Amino acid sequence: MSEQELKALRVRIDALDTKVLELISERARCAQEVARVKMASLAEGEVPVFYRPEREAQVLKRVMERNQGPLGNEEMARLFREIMSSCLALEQPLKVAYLGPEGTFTQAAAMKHFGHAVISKPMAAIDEVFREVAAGAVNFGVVPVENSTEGAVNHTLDSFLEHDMVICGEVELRIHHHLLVGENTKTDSISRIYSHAQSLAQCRKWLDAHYPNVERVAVSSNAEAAKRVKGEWNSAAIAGDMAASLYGLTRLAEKIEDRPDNSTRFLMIGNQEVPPTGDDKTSIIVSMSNKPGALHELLVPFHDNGIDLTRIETRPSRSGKWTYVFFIDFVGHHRDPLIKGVLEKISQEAVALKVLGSYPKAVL
Ligand SMILES: C=C(O[C@@H]1C=C(C(=O)O)C=C[C@H]1O)C(=O)O
Repeated sequence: MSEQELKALRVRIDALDTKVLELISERARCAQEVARVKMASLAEGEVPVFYRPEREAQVLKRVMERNQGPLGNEEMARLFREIMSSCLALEQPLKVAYLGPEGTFTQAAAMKHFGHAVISKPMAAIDEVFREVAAGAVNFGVVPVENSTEGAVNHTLDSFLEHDMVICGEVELRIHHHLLVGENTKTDSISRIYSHAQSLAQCRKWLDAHYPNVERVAVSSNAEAAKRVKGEWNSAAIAGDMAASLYGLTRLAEKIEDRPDNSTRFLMIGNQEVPPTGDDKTSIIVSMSNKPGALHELLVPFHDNGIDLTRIETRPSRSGKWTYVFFIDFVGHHRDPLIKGVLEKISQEAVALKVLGSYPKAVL
């Protein structure tokens, strides 16, 4: 390509950037107007709701439907995710608590869902994320709920039994683990590998094959593992990209998770009910009396109405020995007439039924 051609193309890109800039600014002014309208239409004593997850899901879906390339749908939606995040911050900067410390996959999930224009607050434990939301110190919390290799995150499920919380969104993240070392690490003398217990479990076969005799040390998070390695010469950590760049570690081996599709699902928790988008999921907790056929009775209404169950999990109820609660996720919104009917039917048979929330299916 000649210098001349290159120059002409750069002139075109500059002109396009000017247009993109103007359009983004116009969009941001529109969002400010939306905020003004939301404030003006408040009834007395009503609190304004700036963040509208159902609307954001629609915006992203529309972008993906209309996108004609060459950028892929996910890439394009990611860009719009950030534009929306900045527009919303003009209306109200969201405060989001997540399972920390900085550099965890939960932080990456929070950024994927809310974008980067939020004030984020790392918490030391899942229960603390719930408490921070309950206390009103933040607008939303982000917690892991299940991993495709290792199953349920029990701390999260149990926290739902103790707190009244509304689920207002979900996000899925592909989890890639790397073996990380610091600049002082002697790579042929590694005698200890730090990581979170879940991550060690997700890389069990790889570790058995490559480091069978090395001590595996479970610590409170992958980010904590990365932090420890920084100051030691004989240890390595298993953690993801965010922790690697945060602590300046290098990858001795990449993508060492046993299953290539290893993914974790995270939930956004808050106090705000989300209206239907037409493509939603609902999470409920149900306890049944301890009698034969109770689980069958619980599932029949879903089957009879052709409702797609996406997940069922059992946990001890904590209110009696050998009694259980069921966590159930299914497709649909609790305001849909069909779902309403099913929930009424279940509540006739159940000891207790709690709707944890209906929320848009993950778009990204
Ligand atoms: C602009 C609005 O407020 C927020 C910002 C949005 C956006 O930038 O598109 C979408 C939903 C809300 O979270 C709105 O409610 O439409």
